[in-house]
Amino acid sequence: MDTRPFRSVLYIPGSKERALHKATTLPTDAIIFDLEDAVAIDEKPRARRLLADTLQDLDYGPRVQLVRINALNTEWGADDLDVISAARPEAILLPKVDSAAHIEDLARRLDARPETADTRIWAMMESPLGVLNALDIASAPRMAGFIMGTNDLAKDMGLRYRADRMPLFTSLQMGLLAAKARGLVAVDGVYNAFRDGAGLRAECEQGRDMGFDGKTLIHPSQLEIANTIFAPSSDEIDTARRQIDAYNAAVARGEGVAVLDGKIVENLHIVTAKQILAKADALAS
Ligand SMILES: CC(C)(COP(=O)(O)OP(=O)(O)OC[C@H]1O[C@@H](n2cnc3c(N)ncnc32)[C@H](O)[C@@H]1OP(=O)(O)O)[C@@H](O)C(=O)NCCC(=O)NCCSC(=O)C[C@H](O)C(=O)O
Ligand SMILES: [Mg+2]
Repeated sequence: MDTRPFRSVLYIPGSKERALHKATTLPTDAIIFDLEDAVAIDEKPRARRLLADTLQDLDYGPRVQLVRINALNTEWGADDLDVISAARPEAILLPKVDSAAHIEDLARRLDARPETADTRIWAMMESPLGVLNALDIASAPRMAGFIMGTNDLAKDMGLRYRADRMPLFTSLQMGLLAAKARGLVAVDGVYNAFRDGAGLRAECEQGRDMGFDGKTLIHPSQLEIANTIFAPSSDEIDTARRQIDAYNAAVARGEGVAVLDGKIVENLHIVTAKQILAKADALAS
């Protein structure tokens, strides 16, 4: 699994030059350079050219870079891949993935080009069939992560948006289970009301509790909330340190279980505690 942080994953329309520049200074862990739904049909050829040039010219530092091309069964997908390949993309995010065959097709095309020898694949989990095939998709070649596409899921399932996201829960969990089973990164869907900080905060808390690694975002104003909520809190860091101390003391006494704050601490809790501290250290540096 990729151990870099994915707390915040910001979509940027590939057609918006100013936003593409702005992102070189934004505190986002990862960027999705979008050629799909954020780009109008008439703009698609210009956007893919602009994006290919931008990726070669600008320095996005440590931010993970994903390029969302159009699906390969659309009139734009193959051209997107041709033009973007020249920029040696770190990862291609494929939308509307229904089955592992979609990933295998993309992997074959990447295999055929020396520039994309190391390019990883991410999949949008955003159709009922895709969610039902999540484990096969997660097991396909070059796979590195899932992004939940909650808008397309809502459309295809005919569900209504609710603040508790109950109608989306099965899909979110199926995506998460498949990603975690195969050691992939799992990133939650977008919160459309980008000026509603309280709503975003609640949805980030929910996604964090479920086990998502981060949240996809559509506006820079959403970054701070996601970065805060998907980072280990000071309470979590303190508890992790004390768990490790308590467990080490128990082991030194010849015991396999410690008790801290009235709760048991076993070796599996130490795995989680160490992951929390490693993530905190990575973010601090
Ligand atoms: C939502 C927006 C259209 C709002 O745009 P705008 O009104 O221009 O915002 P602001 O004036 O507040 O912008 C302030 C400055 O921030 C920059 N900016 C805005 N958005 C971004 C961004 N995403 N990344 C980087 N920089 C951004 C502006 O350029 C301004 O900069 P400056 O002038 O220098 O101060 C707009 O935010 C937007 O287009 N967002 C992205 C929308 C998008 O990508 N949608 C597609 C992804 S969501 C999706 O597809 C879901 C999925 O597939 C599913 O099915 O669920
Ligand atoms: Mg979508």
